[in-house]
Amino acid sequence: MNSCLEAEHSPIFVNGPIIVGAGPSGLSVAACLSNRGVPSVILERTDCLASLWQKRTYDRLKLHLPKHFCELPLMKFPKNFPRYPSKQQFISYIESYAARFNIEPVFNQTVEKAEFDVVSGLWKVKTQDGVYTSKWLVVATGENAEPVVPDIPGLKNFTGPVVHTSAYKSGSEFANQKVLVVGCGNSGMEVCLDLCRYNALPHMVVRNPVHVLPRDFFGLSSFGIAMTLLKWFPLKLVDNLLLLLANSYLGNTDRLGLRRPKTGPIELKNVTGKTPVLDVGAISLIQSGQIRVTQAVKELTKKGAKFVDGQEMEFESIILATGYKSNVPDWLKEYSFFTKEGMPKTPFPNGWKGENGLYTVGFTKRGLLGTALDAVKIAEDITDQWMKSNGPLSASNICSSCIIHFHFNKS
Ligand SMILES: Cc1cc2nc3c(=O)[nH]c(=O)nc-3n(C[C@H](O)[C@H](O)[C@H](O)COP(=O)(O)OP(=O)(O)OC[C@H]3O[C@@H](n4cnc5c(N)ncnc54)[C@H](O)[C@@H]3O)c2cc1C
Ligand SMILES: NC(=O)C1=CN([C@@H]2O[C@H](COP(=O)(O)OP(=O)(O)OC[C@H]3O[C@@H](n4cnc5c(N)ncnc54)[C@H](OP(=O)(O)O)[C@@H]3O)[C@@H](O)[C@H]2O)C=CC1
Ligand SMILES: O=C(O)C(=O)Cc1c[nH]c2ccccc12
Repeated sequence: MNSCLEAEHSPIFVNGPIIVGAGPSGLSVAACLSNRGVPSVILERTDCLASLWQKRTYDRLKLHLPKHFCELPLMKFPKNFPRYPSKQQFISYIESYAARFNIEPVFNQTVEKAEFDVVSGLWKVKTQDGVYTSKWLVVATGENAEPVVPDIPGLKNFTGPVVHTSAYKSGSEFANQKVLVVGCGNSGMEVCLDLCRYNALPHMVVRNPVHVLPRDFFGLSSFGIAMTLLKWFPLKLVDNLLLLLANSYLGNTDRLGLRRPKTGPIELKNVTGKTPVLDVGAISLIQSGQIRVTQAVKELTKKGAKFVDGQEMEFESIILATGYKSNVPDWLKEYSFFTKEGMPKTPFPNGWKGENGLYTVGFTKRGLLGTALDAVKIAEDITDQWMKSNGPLSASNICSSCIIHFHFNKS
């Protein structure tokens, strides 16, 4: 049944959870619910699945954790996929995943406001087309919902192109240019690597300490080594071992202008969400001088930048590899469960369940691995409640339990 939703003035009651976001997290929850016979509705602001991956990442991107750490619940990657699937392979997996579980999000529905109505005991979720209501609200809008565009002094003066990595596709657009790359996270490093492939001369701004690990050590993934060791050893010991291996493999990155934070790489990721760089070649290009490292920017000028160490250089373009942020505070009107930065106040592994039927998925600071863990817990919790009020319905007559015709993820 694919009846189209018609914009109605009266609220649209959903007899199942409303999931905001059709990224891997929202799809995982819908799939786990569908697998238990519980319908749901996904509201997605764009016109596609996994829009971060489809619309806001660069061409050469790959998963940088081995694929078995990035699988969504109930469906493995195809066996013929490489250890690190490409962006295109990941997207095809996502599309197969949605098809497998009959997930049909309602696209082009930006959730502008969601709040809990204590009188009715329902969540009221407003989009540009109407108001949806449900007993359950699943926040799946992601840790990386919006680009971070820092207010660098003089940014408006610069006369060349300024592009955030969410809009960067390939170095082909910057061939042979001298480019300032602001940010030395995984995006900054990978964009510099990409720019070198097009004979550009990237200068990467490094303003604070950063951890860099080789993505692989002698054929083994750093992340895989860490996860294996963590089964038997404490986090600080594992981090110290990772750093020993990294320094033996990459050399002392301090000498390259990349000081390391005092907290270990995995601990820093788990606590702050700051991901260590998993190097796939940028370090050797820094060592060879093809990628230059600069101090923090003091201000931008019409033709370039002044740095805190007094240096001044001209650039043809600027790439802002300055990260992303959550947008939950922009639309979710609840003030006890989320921080003002839009992350759950309750740390992992307990940040998936709030009050009054509120759930979050994909805010664990653990990437797709965390997404999968959250989705299973959320689906189990909602299913228990849903069955109590709907009874064990078979898939064939489930639609009779829905009060309105709409796209829903059939079980
Ligand atoms: C460049 C990059 C590479 C990454 N690589 C990896 C990796 O290799 N491994 C890994 O584990 N993680 C990686 N991540 C982390 C990434 O967050 C996860 O891979 C994954 O995308 C998280 O899925 P999600 O559904 O939680 O969030 P997203 O993928 O961000 O999806 C959120 C969805 O919600 C929608 N949305 C947002 N706001 C609204 C709204 N108000 N109304 C309606 N819809 C809305 C968005 O359009 C989007 O489709 C990477 C992140 C980035 C930015
Ligand atoms: N699968 C893959 O291969 C990839 C995965 N990713 C993932 O995507 C997510 C986002 O990564 P990324 O886009 O790199 O963002 P990050 O948040 O990891 O890094 C942002 C970088 O920008 C810097 N920055 C921010 N503002 C300024 C400023 N005003 N001046 C100078 N530097 C500034 C930060 O420095 P500071 O530390 O000082 O704040 C930091 O180095 C991460 O989880 C990452 O793991 C990204 C790329 C590739
Ligand atoms: O790349 C991301 O955004 C991720 O969240 C993947 C990830 C989760 N935990 C990590 C620890 C070290 C490096 C990457 C990750």
